Amino acid sequence: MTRGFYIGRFQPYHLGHHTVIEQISHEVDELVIGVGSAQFSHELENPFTAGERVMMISAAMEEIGIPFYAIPIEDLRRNALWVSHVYSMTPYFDVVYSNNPLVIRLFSEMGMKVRTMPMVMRKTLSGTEIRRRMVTGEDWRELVPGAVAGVIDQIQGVDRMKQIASSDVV
Ligand SMILES: Nc1ncnc2c1ncn2[C@@H]1O[C@H](COP(=O)(O)OP(=O)(O)OP(=O)(O)O)[C@@H](O)[C@H]1O
Ligand SMILES: NC(=O)c1ccc[n+]([C@@H]2O[C@H](COP(=O)(O)O)[C@@H](O)[C@H]2O)c1
Repeated sequence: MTRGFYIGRFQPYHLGHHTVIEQISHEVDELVIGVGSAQFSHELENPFTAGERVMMISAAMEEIGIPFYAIPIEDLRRNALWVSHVYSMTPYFDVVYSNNPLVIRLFSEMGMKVRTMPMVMRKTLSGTEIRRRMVTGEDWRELVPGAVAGVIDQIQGVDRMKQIASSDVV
Protein backbone atom coordinates (compact mmCIF):
# COMPACT_ATOMS: atom_id res chain seq x y z
CA MET A 1 0.00 0.00 0.00
CA THR A 2 1.47 3.34 -1.04
CA ARG A 3 0.27 6.63 0.40
CA GLY A 4 1.24 9.93 -1.24
CA PHE A 5 1.36 13.46 0.18
CA TYR A 6 0.48 16.57 -1.84
CA ILE A 7 0.50 20.04 -0.29
CA GLY A 8 -0.73 23.41 -1.49
CA ARG A 9 -2.56 26.47 -0.29
CA PHE A 10 -5.51 25.75 -2.61
CA GLN A 11 -6.67 29.39 -2.69
CA PRO A 12 -8.73 28.10 -4.47
CA TYR A 13 -8.39 24.46 -5.61
CA HIS A 14 -8.17 24.58 -9.43
CA LEU A 15 -7.89 22.40 -12.54
CA GLY A 16 -4.06 22.42 -12.33
CA HIS A 17 -4.27 20.75 -8.91
CA HIS A 18 -7.03 18.48 -10.16
CA THR A 19 -5.04 17.28 -13.19
CA VAL A 20 -1.98 16.59 -11.06
CA ILE A 21 -3.99 14.73 -8.41
CA GLU A 22 -5.67 12.66 -11.11
CA GLN A 23 -2.18 11.66 -12.34
CA ILE A 24 -0.97 10.94 -8.80
CA SER A 25 -4.04 8.74 -8.21
CA HIS A 26 -2.60 6.24 -10.73
CA GLU A 27 0.63 5.98 -8.71
CA VAL A 28 -0.61 5.66 -5.11
CA ASP A 29 -3.37 3.83 -3.24
CA GLU A 30 -4.24 6.74 -0.93
CA LEU A 31 -3.45 10.44 -0.87
CA VAL A 32 -2.92 12.84 2.01
CA ILE A 33 -3.70 16.39 0.85
CA GLY A 34 -2.11 19.03 3.08
CA VAL A 35 -4.04 22.30 3.16
CA GLY A 36 -1.09 24.62 3.74
CA SER A 37 -1.02 28.05 5.39
CA ALA A 38 -4.16 26.86 7.14
CA GLN A 39 -4.28 29.77 9.57
CA PHE A 40 -4.82 32.36 6.85
CA SER A 41 -8.17 33.50 5.41
CA HIS A 42 -10.06 36.66 4.46
CA GLU A 43 -7.06 38.27 2.76
CA LEU A 44 -6.32 38.87 -0.93
CA GLU A 45 -3.69 36.15 -1.24
CA ASN A 46 -5.56 33.78 1.06
CA PRO A 47 -9.30 34.44 0.87
CA PHE A 48 -10.64 31.04 1.96
CA THR A 49 -10.53 29.36 5.35
CA ALA A 50 -8.94 25.94 5.80
CA GLY A 51 -12.43 24.49 6.27
CA GLU A 52 -13.66 26.02 3.03
CA ARG A 53 -10.63 24.64 1.20
CA VAL A 54 -11.34 21.19 2.68
CA MET A 55 -14.89 21.53 1.28
CA MET A 56 -13.50 22.37 -2.19
CA ILE A 57 -11.05 19.46 -2.14
CA SER A 58 -13.68 17.00 -0.86
CA ALA A 59 -16.15 18.06 -3.56
CA ALA A 60 -13.51 17.77 -6.33
CA MET A 61 -12.19 14.42 -5.06
CA GLU A 62 -15.57 12.80 -5.70
CA GLU A 63 -14.43 12.62 -9.34
CA ILE A 64 -11.16 10.90 -8.41
CA GLY A 65 -11.68 7.46 -7.04
CA ILE A 66 -9.04 7.07 -4.35
CA PRO A 67 -9.27 7.37 -0.57
CA PHE A 68 -7.90 10.70 0.63
CA TYR A 69 -7.41 12.75 3.79
CA ALA A 70 -7.53 16.56 3.52
CA ILE A 71 -5.64 17.94 6.51
CA PRO A 72 -5.14 21.61 7.39
CA ILE A 73 -1.54 22.44 8.29
CA GLU A 74 -0.62 25.81 9.75
CA ASP A 75 2.70 27.42 8.82
CA LEU A 76 5.55 27.27 11.29
CA ARG A 77 8.19 29.99 11.45
CA ARG A 78 10.94 27.35 11.71
CA ASN A 79 11.56 25.61 8.39
CA ALA A 80 13.88 23.05 9.99
CA LEU A 81 10.98 21.76 12.09
CA TRP A 82 8.27 21.98 9.44
CA VAL A 83 8.53 18.39 8.15
CA SER A 84 8.14 17.05 11.72
CA HIS A 85 5.18 19.41 12.14
CA VAL A 86 3.61 17.94 8.96
CA TYR A 87 4.24 14.37 10.17
CA SER A 88 2.58 15.21 13.48
CA MET A 89 -0.64 16.16 11.66
CA THR A 90 -0.92 13.47 8.98
CA PRO A 91 -1.24 9.74 8.45
CA TYR A 92 2.06 8.10 7.46
CA PHE A 93 3.00 8.63 3.79
CA ASP A 94 5.69 7.17 1.51
CA VAL A 95 6.15 9.76 -1.23
CA VAL A 96 5.79 13.55 -1.50
CA TYR A 97 4.55 15.30 -4.63
CA SER A 98 5.46 18.98 -4.93
CA ASN A 99 6.92 21.59 -7.27
CA ASN A 100 7.70 23.98 -4.44
CA PRO A 101 11.53 24.20 -4.09
CA LEU A 102 11.42 24.72 -0.31
CA VAL A 103 9.03 21.80 0.22
CA ILE A 104 11.22 19.61 -2.01
CA ARG A 105 14.37 20.59 -0.11
CA LEU A 106 12.90 20.14 3.37
CA PHE A 107 11.48 16.67 2.66
CA SER A 108 14.56 15.55 0.68
CA GLU A 109 16.83 16.53 3.57
CA MET A 110 14.75 14.23 5.79
CA GLY A 111 15.38 11.37 3.34
CA MET A 112 11.86 11.33 1.88
CA LYS A 113 11.15 10.32 -1.69
CA VAL A 114 9.95 13.47 -3.56
CA ARG A 115 8.44 13.64 -7.04
CA THR A 116 7.74 16.74 -9.12
CA MET A 117 4.81 16.95 -11.51
CA PRO A 118 4.58 18.88 -14.81
CA MET A 119 2.84 22.25 -14.68
CA VAL A 120 -0.47 22.35 -16.56
CA MET A 121 -1.43 25.57 -18.44
CA ARG A 122 0.30 27.57 -15.73
CA LYS A 123 -0.59 31.01 -17.19
CA THR A 124 -4.26 30.49 -16.43
CA LEU A 125 -4.31 27.58 -13.99
CA SER A 126 -3.01 29.43 -10.96
CA GLY A 127 -4.66 30.59 -7.78
CA THR A 128 -3.31 34.09 -8.43
CA GLU A 129 -5.06 34.31 -11.84
CA ILE A 130 -8.33 32.91 -10.49
CA ARG A 131 -8.39 35.38 -7.58
CA ARG A 132 -7.62 38.21 -10.02
CA ARG A 133 -10.53 37.19 -12.24
CA MET A 134 -12.88 36.97 -9.26
CA VAL A 135 -12.09 40.57 -8.39
CA THR A 136 -12.38 41.93 -11.95
CA GLY A 137 -15.52 39.94 -12.76
CA GLU A 138 -13.88 37.89 -15.53
CA ASP A 139 -14.74 34.21 -16.01
CA TRP A 140 -12.98 32.11 -13.35
CA ARG A 141 -15.34 29.11 -13.42
CA GLU A 142 -13.61 27.56 -16.43
CA LEU A 143 -10.43 27.25 -14.32
CA VAL A 144 -11.88 25.15 -11.46
CA PRO A 145 -13.78 21.84 -11.31
CA GLY A 146 -17.55 22.39 -11.45
CA ALA A 147 -17.92 21.04 -7.91
CA VAL A 148 -15.46 23.65 -6.63
CA ALA A 149 -17.38 26.46 -8.34
CA GLY A 150 -20.43 25.15 -6.48
CA VAL A 151 -18.65 25.42 -3.12
CA ILE A 152 -17.39 28.94 -3.93
CA ASP A 153 -20.96 29.96 -4.82
CA GLN A 154 -22.29 28.39 -1.61
CA ILE A 155 -19.88 30.37 0.57
CA GLN A 156 -20.32 33.55 -1.54
CA GLY A 157 -16.61 33.52 -2.20
CA VAL A 158 -16.62 36.05 -5.03
CA ASP A 159 -18.45 38.63 -2.91
CA ARG A 160 -15.83 38.12 -0.23
CA MET A 161 -12.97 38.52 -2.71
CA LYS A 162 -14.45 41.75 -4.08
CA GLN A 163 -15.02 43.14 -0.62
CA ILE A 164 -11.49 42.28 0.52
CA ALA A 165 -10.08 43.84 -2.68
CA SER A 166 -12.05 47.06 -2.21
CA SER A 167 -11.10 47.45 1.45
CA ASP A 168 -7.49 46.73 0.50
CA VAL A 169 -7.45 49.79 -1.77
CA VAL A 170 -9.00 52.13 0.79
N1 LIG B 1 -1.26 24.73 -13.17
C1 LIG B 1 -0.63 23.85 -12.37
N2 LIG B 1 -0.22 22.68 -12.85
C2 LIG B 1 0.43 21.79 -12.06
N3 LIG B 1 0.72 22.01 -10.77
C3 LIG B 1 0.34 23.17 -10.24
C4 LIG B 1 -0.37 24.16 -11.00
N4 LIG B 1 -0.61 25.23 -10.21
C5 LIG B 1 -0.08 24.92 -9.02
N5 LIG B 1 0.49 23.71 -9.02
C6 LIG B 1 1.21 23.05 -7.93
O1 LIG B 1 0.30 22.72 -6.93
C7 LIG B 1 0.90 22.85 -5.65
C8 LIG B 1 0.06 23.74 -4.79
O2 LIG B 1 0.01 25.03 -5.39
P1 LIG B 1 -0.86 26.24 -4.82
O3 LIG B 1 -2.00 25.72 -4.02
O4 LIG B 1 0.02 27.25 -4.17
O5 LIG B 1 -1.45 26.84 -6.18
P2 LIG B 1 -0.99 28.07 -7.04
O6 LIG B 1 -1.86 28.08 -8.24
O7 LIG B 1 0.51 27.99 -7.28
O8 LIG B 1 -1.38 29.26 -6.09
P3 LIG B 1 -1.01 30.82 -6.02
O9 LIG B 1 -1.07 31.35 -7.41
O10 LIG B 1 -2.06 31.32 -5.11
O11 LIG B 1 0.37 30.90 -5.42
C9 LIG B 1 2.32 23.38 -5.89
O12 LIG B 1 3.24 22.30 -5.89
C10 LIG B 1 2.20 24.00 -7.25
O13 LIG B 1 3.44 24.01 -7.96
N1 LIG C 1 7.96 26.68 7.58
C1 LIG C 1 6.77 26.55 7.04
O1 LIG C 1 5.75 26.85 7.64
C2 LIG C 1 6.62 26.01 5.66
C3 LIG C 1 7.69 25.51 4.93
C4 LIG C 1 7.43 25.02 3.66
C5 LIG C 1 6.15 25.06 3.13
N2 LIG C 1 5.15 25.56 3.88
C6 LIG C 1 3.76 25.64 3.36
O2 LIG C 1 3.49 24.58 2.49
C7 LIG C 1 2.60 25.03 1.48
C8 LIG C 1 3.25 24.78 0.17
O3 LIG C 1 2.33 25.02 -0.81
P1 LIG C 1 2.68 25.70 -2.22
O4 LIG C 1 3.53 24.70 -2.94
O5 LIG C 1 1.35 25.87 -2.78
O6 LIG C 1 3.40 26.99 -1.91
C9 LIG C 1 2.34 26.53 1.76
O7 LIG C 1 1.15 26.65 2.51
C10 LIG C 1 3.54 26.91 2.57
O8 LIG C 1 3.32 28.01 3.45
C11 LIG C 1 5.34 26.04 5.12
